[in-house]
Amino acid sequence: NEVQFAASNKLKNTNYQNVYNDIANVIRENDEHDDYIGSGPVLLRLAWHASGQFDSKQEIKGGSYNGTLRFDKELSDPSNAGLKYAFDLLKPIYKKYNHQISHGDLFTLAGVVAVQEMGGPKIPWRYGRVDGDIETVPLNGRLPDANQNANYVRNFFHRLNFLEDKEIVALIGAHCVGKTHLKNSGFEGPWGAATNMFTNEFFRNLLTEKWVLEKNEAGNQQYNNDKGYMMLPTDMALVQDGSFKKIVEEFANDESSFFKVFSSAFNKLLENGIKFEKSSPVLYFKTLDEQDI
Ligand code: HEM
Ligand SMILES: CC(=O)Cn1cnc2ccccc21
Repeated sequence: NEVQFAASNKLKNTNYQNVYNDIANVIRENDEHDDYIGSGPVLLRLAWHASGQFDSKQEIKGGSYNGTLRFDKELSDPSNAGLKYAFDLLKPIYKKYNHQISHGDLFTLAGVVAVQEMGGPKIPWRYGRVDGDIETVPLNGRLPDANQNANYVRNFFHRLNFLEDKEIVALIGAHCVGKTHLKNSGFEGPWGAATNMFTNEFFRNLLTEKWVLEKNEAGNQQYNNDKGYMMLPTDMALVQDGSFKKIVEEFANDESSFFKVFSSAFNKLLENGIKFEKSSPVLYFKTLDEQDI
């Protein structure tokens, strides 16, 4: 299938740490967002939604290359409700670099910054995505439905070329940060229990908390516990399926194993469908803390 060739870019490698730092500072400056959960989780979701509409079998393949989430046509997909806030956070940074960075590179880099600044693993990242025009916007409706079971989840990620269960389980482990919002997705919670620290807590909670399936105010079924935590049906699918559950147990017991698999799976998600030039360097970024900023 036709792949996109990543072009070389004007910014030199060193400058990308500056872009990283600018995004990290935006997260620090907007720490009051969503009752002080902060802006990390919603920027991580932006990067995932900018990449997760990839489908190699379609004429318009999607994926992060063309930066199409910048168009209202895609941003107005009901699956993307709430992400305009995240895009607006990045607009001043896009302007500052004055076309030296593409939207695809900016959206995916923002996901790397969010994970690392919330204490998650280092994510390798490459630049070179080039903005496509509105003709390259993929059809709405390619992102996953939360009201589904384990087979749906497995088939969904097979479309994104994630054929190993451990990659699938690791990626959904990003639900360790942030929360659901009734007005965005028809799911609500957690009340006060949401975190902005990237850990294996999501997997531990799946195994240790007592979950009760309840219909929420929007009429959707979700799992709630007595501490105000919640799980989506697709979250719970990870302990309802034998193979997924074994991996949940591994990640719950060994956070470094979760981090290792998440790092490579998230990089793969952000690069789906893109053939980078041999000369494209793989960049690793220091966190603000590591730079004593
Ligand atoms: C089966 C696959 C998935 C489904 C059905 C799903 C569904 C959802 C839903 C319904 C929400 C709530 C959105 C809102 O109401 O604001 C959400 C939030 C979130 N998702 Fe997922 N998701 C999936 C996979 C992923 C993946 C692969 C990632 C990243 C690698 C991710 C990262 C996030 C984050 C960080 C949030 C919190 C956003 C916030 O706090 O504003 N999700 N997801
Ligand atoms: C604490 C809590 O409810 C974590 N959590 C559980 N499922 C989630 C889905 C999206 C965002 C956060 C999610």
